[in-house]
Amino acid sequence: MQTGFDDFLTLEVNNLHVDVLTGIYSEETHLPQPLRISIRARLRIADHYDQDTPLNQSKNYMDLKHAASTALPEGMHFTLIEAVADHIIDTIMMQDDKVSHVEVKIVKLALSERGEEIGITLGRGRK
Ligand SMILES: Nc1nc2c(c(=O)[nH]1)N=C([C@H](O)[C@@H](O)CO)CN2
Repeated sequence: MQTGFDDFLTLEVNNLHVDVLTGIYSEETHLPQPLRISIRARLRIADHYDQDTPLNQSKNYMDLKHAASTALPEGMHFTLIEAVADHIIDTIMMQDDKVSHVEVKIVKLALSERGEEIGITLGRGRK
C-alpha cells in the first residue's frame, strides 16, 4: 500500500554538555567553551524490528554520545563550532555504513542569555 510516508529511524542524543576549545578570538584559544550539543542520526533500517532483533540491525545511541565527548580530541582548538560539528559527523559516519544522514546542533552557552540559543545546526548526508 502506498501511504506517501517513508519509514525512518532517527537516533538522538539531546542537550549534551561538553567543554571544547573553540572560538575565533585570541582569548578563546586557550579556554574550553561550554557547548550544548544535540545529534540526530538517520539510519538505513530493518524491514521490521522483532522482539529478538539484535542491536546490529540498528545502532547503539551511546555511539552518538561518544562522538560528541570522548572522541573529540582533547587539546585541539577548533576555530569554528562548524568544525566541531563536522568532527562529530565524521566520527559517526565512519562508525557505521547504515548511517545515511547526521545533523548536529551546537549552542554556545557562554553567549546565551535569558533562554537564547545561539549557535549552528550542520547536517550532512553520506557522499
Ligand atoms: N558561524 C559561526 N559564527 C561565529 C562563531 C562560530 O564558531 N561559528 N564563533 C564566534 C566567536 O567565537 C564567539 O562565539 C565568541 O564570543 C562568533 N561567530
